[in-house]
Amino acid sequence: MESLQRRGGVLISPSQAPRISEKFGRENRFADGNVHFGSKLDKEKGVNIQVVLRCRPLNDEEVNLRMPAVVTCNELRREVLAIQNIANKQIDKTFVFDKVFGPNSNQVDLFDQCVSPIVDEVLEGFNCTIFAYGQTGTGKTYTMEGGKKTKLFRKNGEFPDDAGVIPRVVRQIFDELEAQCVDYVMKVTFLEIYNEEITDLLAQDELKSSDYKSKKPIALMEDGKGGVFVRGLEEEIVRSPAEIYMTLEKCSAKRRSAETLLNKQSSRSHSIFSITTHIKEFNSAGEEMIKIGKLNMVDLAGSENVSKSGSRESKGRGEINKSLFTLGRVINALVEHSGHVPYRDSKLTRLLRDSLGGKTKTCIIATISPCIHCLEETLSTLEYANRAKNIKNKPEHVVVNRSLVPCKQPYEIHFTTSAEVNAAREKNGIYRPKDLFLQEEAEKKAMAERLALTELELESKIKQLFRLQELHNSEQHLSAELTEKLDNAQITQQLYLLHKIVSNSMVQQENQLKEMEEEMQSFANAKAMATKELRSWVEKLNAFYSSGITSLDGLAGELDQSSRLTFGKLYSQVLTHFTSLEDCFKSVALDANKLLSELQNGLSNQEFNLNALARLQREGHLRTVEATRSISKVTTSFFQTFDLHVSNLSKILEEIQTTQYQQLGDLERKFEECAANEERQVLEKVADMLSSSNARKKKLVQTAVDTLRGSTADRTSYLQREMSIAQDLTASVKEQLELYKEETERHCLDDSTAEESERCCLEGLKRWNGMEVNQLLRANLSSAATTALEEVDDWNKTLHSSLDSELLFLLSCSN
Ligand SMILES: Nc1ncnc2c1ncn2[C@@H]1O[C@H](COP(=O)(O)OP(=O)(O)OP(=O)(O)O)[C@@H](O)[C@H]1O
Repeated sequence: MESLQRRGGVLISPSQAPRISEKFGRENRFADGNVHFGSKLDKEKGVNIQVVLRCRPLNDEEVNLRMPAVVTCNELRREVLAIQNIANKQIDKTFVFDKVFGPNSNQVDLFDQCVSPIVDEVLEGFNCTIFAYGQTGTGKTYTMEGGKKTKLFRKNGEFPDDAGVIPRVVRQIFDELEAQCVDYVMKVTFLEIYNEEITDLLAQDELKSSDYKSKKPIALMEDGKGGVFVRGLEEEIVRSPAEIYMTLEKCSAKRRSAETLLNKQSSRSHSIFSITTHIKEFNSAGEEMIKIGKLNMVDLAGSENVSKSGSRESKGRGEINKSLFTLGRVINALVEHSGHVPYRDSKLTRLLRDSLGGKTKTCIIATISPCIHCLEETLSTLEYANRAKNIKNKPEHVVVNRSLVPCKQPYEIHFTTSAEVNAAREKNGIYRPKDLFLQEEAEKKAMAERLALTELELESKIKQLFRLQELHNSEQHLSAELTEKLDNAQITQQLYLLHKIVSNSMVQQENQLKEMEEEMQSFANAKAMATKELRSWVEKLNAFYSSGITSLDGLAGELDQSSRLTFGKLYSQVLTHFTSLEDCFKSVALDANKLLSELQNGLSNQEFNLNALARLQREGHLRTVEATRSISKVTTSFFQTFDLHVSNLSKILEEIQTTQYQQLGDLERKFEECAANEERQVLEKVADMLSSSNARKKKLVQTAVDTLRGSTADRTSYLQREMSIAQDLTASVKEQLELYKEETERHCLDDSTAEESERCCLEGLKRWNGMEVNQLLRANLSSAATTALEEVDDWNKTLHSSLDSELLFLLSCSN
């Protein structure tokens, strides 16, 4: 049954976990293609340190001052060209590196191309180191940590574009581990070397100027395997990128306050940020293994602090760059293969010994400025980096770790029986449970610290012993002198007493000395015991490591053998393929030749045809040219004649126009004269006609008036007659009406009287009706009279109007 591993709620089987055996034979990450450090052969030959060059852009000040750039980067050819002017002669120097990043390169490109593959190596169990080397202000910190935006960055996941190597490494490690769903522990350390003193930037100590200055410097201790460790250096276990960012921020703040408090210059300090990963995985037998990888990210002090010659800088600047200086010497010694490499001469080179000529995979990022005023330092950096290219390391996939370390209480390891048996048989390491492994590590550290303390105490006791020994010697000397004097001068009893006292004191001191010696002995015993314990532990560790290494060697041998076999098979297959390919190529070549000759024949036919066609075309073309020429001649003469005719026509037109203008003037004058004559004659005739017409009209009017007058008189007399008749009629009607009225009144009176009498009889009843009738009658009479009068009036009016119209007509006729 496959054992399952639970992590963050996800169950995965061992088969899903990456296997170490699959990771061998990885290719080198850079384009030079000379590194395959997984193989045994490469392990023996070693691989070159990778050297990358980065040139920053000109800064604002340099641009404002119009300082010229004297460095050109060709990223494609991986070349850097520095232009130097010596005694008015331009001397160009070209350097080639594994990668070149020009002023326009960005952080992502650098990370993706150089750093990301290193992170993959770390996760596969390699130790790797990235150095940033260069003059102050050329972008070491910018490259390693990031620019201004990164400093303001708050752990919200997304990076600003100027984020440097460290935050991107952290994110990649976490992303990859999460994606692989493996159990892992990640630890970080952060230290600073300033003036050959180490400061633990992760330590929780209060930063007070007084304490800080009096603080014991952190010591470097040998680990017994040729390596060193920093005593008491704090390791922080981190579980998320956010935790690391917080840690980094804390460390930066601490560095800044130390700078202020102790008047430090950050450009003169080296910082080393290390990430160690412990990843649990399974081997082919399904057993748990631990892969340990480490990545050191080193931001070095400004390189200008070491003079170009490699000599120590002036005394005034102190020992501050001993580390940088020694780094240069170490590089030189490694490049020149000199017997002695002075790693031990500085803290930095002691700490990073493994990164230079050791088992670590190393990359140096050299930073330069393109500006002319930095040229000297730029050339120095380029030469330094160029030299470093030749250093070879022998990277090892160090931990295929199955710890068979015998552990005492309290670090118990619970082996499974089969695992123990297998481990003993295969000798390929043991499994240590993660928490026990970490506990063990802590214990180892504590023990080393105890040992270091004991060593220090022992040292002070030895010094004390020496002092006592000296005292003892001087007193013995004194006593001898006194004895001599006693013998020689027969001195008094007092002197004898004195001698006795001195002797007593000597005895006392001897006793003290003995006590001290005993104490020392016990210390020495304790040390011996501790040393013995450590030694046995180390021996066992060595045994297990060497067994691991032997098994690795075996594995490598097997791999070698299998690769040889595969190679043999491949070779024979390739040979077979090669022969068949050769035959195939021959037949293809024959076919091709045949085809070629056919093609050539076809082509020569085509050429002949084309030539004939070309000749015909040329002749036709000449004929067309001749025809065109004659047409052009005819056309030219036609246009010349046409021009002549046109000018003649223009002249004729002008003459016609002049003649016409003259004729028109004459015609106008004649017309005016004729019109004037005619006007005069017409006026005379009109006057005659008018006078005769007037006479005629007068005569006519006179006649008409006379006639009218006659008829009017007739009519007037007729009218007068008629009017008198009407007046007479009216008068008679009036008379009749008066009569009728009188008669009616009389009748009324009579009727009134009769009514009066009847009224008396009818008592007023009818009286009312009688009156009404009377009134009605009277109204009838008066309306009849009014109508008659109105008729008369109308008739009179009609008569008058007809008379008026007659008169008017007559008058108009007479006019
Ligand atoms: N490649 C780059 N692109 C843009 N700006 C850069 C680049 N490199 C450096 N700078 C800028 O140049 C300035 C100096 O850079 P930085 O502080 O990283 O130099 P340094 O080499 O670390 O100096 P020191 O040795 O004093 O620590 C900073 O303002 C930084 O933002």
